[in-house]
Amino acid sequence: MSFLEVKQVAHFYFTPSTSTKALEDISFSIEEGEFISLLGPSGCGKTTMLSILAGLFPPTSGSIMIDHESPETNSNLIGYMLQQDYLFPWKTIEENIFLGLKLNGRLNEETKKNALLFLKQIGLEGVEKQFPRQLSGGMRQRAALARTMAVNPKLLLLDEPFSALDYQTKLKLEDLVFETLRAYKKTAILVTHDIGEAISMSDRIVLFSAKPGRIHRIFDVPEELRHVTPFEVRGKEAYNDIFQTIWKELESLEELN
Ligand SMILES: Nc1ncnc2c1ncn2[C@@H]1O[C@H](COP(=O)(O)OP(=O)(O)OP(=O)(O)O)[C@@H](O)[C@H]1O
Repeated sequence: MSFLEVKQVAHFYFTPSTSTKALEDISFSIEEGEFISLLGPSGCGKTTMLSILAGLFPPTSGSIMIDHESPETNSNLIGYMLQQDYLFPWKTIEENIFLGLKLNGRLNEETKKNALLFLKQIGLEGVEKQFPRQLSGGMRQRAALARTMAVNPKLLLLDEPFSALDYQTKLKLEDLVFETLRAYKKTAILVTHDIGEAISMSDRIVLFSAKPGRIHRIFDVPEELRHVTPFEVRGKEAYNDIFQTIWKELESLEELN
């Protein structure tokens, strides 16, 4: 059995007068340590899929197992990075980073020391006592990464975490997240609209089509692109080839949408 298994998932949203089929017949699996991206036209169900994986609600039908458990009972093993950093403005960076550990009842001298060490490793030494408003957007997202990593999650769900950043900061942060998750052998699922980001960070890319959201195709990112940083990967010929292929397929799916 794989680390994460999604089997024949379908999901409907119901209102008193309508029903929307958001997902249909979704099956895929992820091995421990793999990085997967979900890509597709607007409305193809990426957010719905991520919410189900996060255990926010169960799918209408089908099953999901994460490390042999269902997401609803496994939620403290899941970490998040979202488009907004959701740092509490009235708490210092250090207090924000310790918060998840505190809520999990795991805040102690050792976990604090590790969290502060990680903060140092990602270039945020010296900001521990500052408040989020005193940091740039990129620094805040790095702090959000530190908060996520502090609880040592088994699975990371990344919902467009770089989309609000300027281009240069985005590439630097992609590099940092990529290196961090690889070093700590974390399993991750990234939802993105950015083909380049998906190629440069992932082992595989799941391309969805819309109405209802289905898996259109799963791309293996070529081996030669997997062991270089997201910044370096953009200079490779194989990057351009797979970018063009996915671009064309996504364009045709958007036309159908
Ligand atoms: N709470 C809801 N109630 C009713 N329909 C919903 C709800 N949430 C999403 N949908 C519908 O389900 C489908 C999938 O939506 P979802 O937000 O998961 O797609 P997405 O791929 O994340 O979209 P985007 O890329 O635009 O953020 C869409 O048709 C959407 O309108």
